Amino acid sequence: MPDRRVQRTSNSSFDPLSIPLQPPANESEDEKAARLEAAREATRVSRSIDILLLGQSESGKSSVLRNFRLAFTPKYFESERLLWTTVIQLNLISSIKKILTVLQEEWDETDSAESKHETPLTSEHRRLALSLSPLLAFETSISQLMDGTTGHGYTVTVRPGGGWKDKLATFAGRPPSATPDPIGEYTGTNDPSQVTQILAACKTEIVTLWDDVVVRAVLEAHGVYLQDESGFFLDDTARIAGLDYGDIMRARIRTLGVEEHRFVTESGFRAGTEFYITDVCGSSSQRSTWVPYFDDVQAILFLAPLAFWQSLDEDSKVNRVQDSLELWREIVSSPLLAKTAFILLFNKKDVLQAHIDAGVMVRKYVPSFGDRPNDVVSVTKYFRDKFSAYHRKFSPEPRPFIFYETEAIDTKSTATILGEVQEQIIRNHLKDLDVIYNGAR
Ligand SMILES: Nc1nc2c(ncn2[C@@H]2O[C@H](COP(=O)(O)OP(=O)(O)OP(=O)(O)O)[C@@H](O)[C@H]2O)c(=O)[nH]1
Ligand SMILES: [Mg+2]
Repeated sequence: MPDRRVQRTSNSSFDPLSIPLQPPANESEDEKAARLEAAREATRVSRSIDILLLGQSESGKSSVLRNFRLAFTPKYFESERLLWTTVIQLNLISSIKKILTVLQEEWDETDSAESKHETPLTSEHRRLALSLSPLLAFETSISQLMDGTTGHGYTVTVRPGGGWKDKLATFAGRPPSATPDPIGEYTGTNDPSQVTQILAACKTEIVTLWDDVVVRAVLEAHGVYLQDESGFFLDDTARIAGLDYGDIMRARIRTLGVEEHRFVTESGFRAGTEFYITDVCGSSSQRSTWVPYFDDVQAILFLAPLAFWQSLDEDSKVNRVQDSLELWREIVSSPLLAKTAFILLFNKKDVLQAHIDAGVMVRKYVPSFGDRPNDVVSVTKYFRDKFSAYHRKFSPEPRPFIFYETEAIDTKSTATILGEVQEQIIRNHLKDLDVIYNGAR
């Protein structure tokens, strides 16, 4: 079977039902009846779609899901807007927390009796840091509310099951000391929350701190590059109260455990289609929890950003692309998934482009890349060939290799992928029934 190295545009008018069901020449009456029955069955199958999102942590799984929801259940998405505003505010506060922590480390180094370290920080920086410290209390209390802990490092984390949304919604408008109602309802009012108020009150200090060249130099000296991290909103402080959907796509909330989502498309792509989408936590330590979800899943969307310059958060010795490739090998070779359609997404193509444009050299991180041209096309081809080779070699049965370069934060980029998922599900289904006529590619 030939590789399908397609890169379709999001406005494709492709109809997945049309391809495999073209009548063959000289079709008999029986064959025609079987074909029409298969078409009805395929339509039914394609109306209920079961997708599993896989990939390492931060690959963009939850973002793809968020994007689907914006595109296909816009009313639901709108009802959650306030909630996402709070997540973004938390992301912003987490970045501030990180800066304050680095500044404190710098002062600790300087203040220790035997230290010869001289800091460029001044008493004005101390005053600024002090004035922002009340924000940290909010971060701690919201994190506690959402996952019952005091946070995981600097990343907002949620417990499995999606209950965090109710909790966070309950929090909006209440002081952090109030006892949270675990099954509180989302009121959806426009009342500015406590967090919004305190952020508005601290706006000038936040902007001053982040724009300060000395602070930036200290962060750099400590190896902290906040701009490159997920959930970076420090450049947006001034308009944090007026967020749009693009901002919501950039919000970062780490998934903990497995979340199952069911929704019926409200509009757009085949309204009325029922989706079951399972979103998992991508951290290495959590991957064994994926296996029970392999049963009966129709399609896997596997996300693999080509972040060749980065290592895993959980293990700084492991290159991110290498990790994705190994994970891909394990997943495609699973006998439990022999009949499942696979779609590989080289997500975060904007981030890859930005790094290549900035002159980051692939061969420095991946020596086998050698002297190939250091441009996006060559880099993508190089890694695509590797994923494709593993796919060919380790799949228990031959199946098409389908891959897309995606940008999950682009609010318009999902319809094509769902179209592809639907097509593959129908193909697999018809293959089982042995009635594909002219559709083989
Ligand atoms: N620039 C850019 N950012 C992206 C893209 N896709 C996702 N992100 C951001 O990357 C961060 C991580 O994305 P998530 O969707 O939370 O990643 P995940 O795979 O669900 O991660 P875990 O839940 O930890 O397994 C978020 O801040 C997203 O907004 C993309 O295509 N481009
Ligand atoms: Mg996630």
